[in-house]
Amino acid sequence: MTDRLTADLASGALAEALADIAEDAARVILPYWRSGVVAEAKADDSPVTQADREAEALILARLAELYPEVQAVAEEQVAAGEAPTSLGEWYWLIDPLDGTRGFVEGRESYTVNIALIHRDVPVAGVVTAPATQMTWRSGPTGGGAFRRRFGEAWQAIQVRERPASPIALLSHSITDDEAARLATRYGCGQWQGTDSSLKFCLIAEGRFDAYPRTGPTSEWDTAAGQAVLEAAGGRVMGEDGQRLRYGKPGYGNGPFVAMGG
Ligand SMILES: Nc1ncnc2c1ncn2[C@@H]1O[C@H](COP(=O)(O)O)[C@@H](OP(=O)(O)O)[C@H]1O
Ligand SMILES: [Mg+2]
Repeated sequence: MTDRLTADLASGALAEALADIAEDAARVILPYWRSGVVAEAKADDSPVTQADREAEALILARLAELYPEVQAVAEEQVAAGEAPTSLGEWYWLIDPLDGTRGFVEGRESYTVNIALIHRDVPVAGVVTAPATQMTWRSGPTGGGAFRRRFGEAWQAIQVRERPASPIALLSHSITDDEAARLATRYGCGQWQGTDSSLKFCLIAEGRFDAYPRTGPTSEWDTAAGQAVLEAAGGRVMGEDGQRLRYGKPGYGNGPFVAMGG
């Protein structure tokens, strides 16, 4: 049943199809950005908008058309109590709009995220930034990672070798004191605050070196970014120093660090 899925995964055709879907979701989101879009508070007090919901509906419908045998776990569906009760070996993890807070405040760093999980590993992923019209994706198995501006050709990307003065990326959700402490712990003398899974992509394309996170995230916040970063030569490790794994209770991540070269 999954022959076509595994062939498309190995050739990179699957990640290319995910990129087209994520860019179409971006086209649904963009008219809401800087338009005075209204955010509602979810049960966990995080914001959600009509843009999140419409983008997620588009992604779920398109994935179901392409690979009907694969189940999907998506942020807003889970928030509405509609998560699948049991998962197969393969499933999608979807965050239709990561960095909703920044999106509502009119910042550029919000993303669309689609990942394919096999057992407990993200094996393919796509992250799209609608505001800057950029997409990052994993390649064929063992074949690197790529980036494109909407409508342009794919370019290969890779992490940079750790420079003499590494720079960390950190969530805006922590205090400056906490950020400085975290950056120092990972050997970074400088740091920059950035929303969303864009942090993984900026490390994957060799512009930054580390993204440590101690606060909670959900698995759909990290899966696509991890797939892109690992394909570009980077790593994402949990507190035990091992590769960050998926399918944990409540789809919750503990502390992790994403690293470049
Ligand atoms: N208490 C919490 N539990 C789970 N995830 C949380 C959380 N607080 C923040 N997050 C996640 O962190 C993401 C934002 O990350 P960052 O701070 O790096 O921009 C949010 O994504 P959404 O915007 O999709 O809700 C949210 O899912
Ligand atoms: Mg998110």
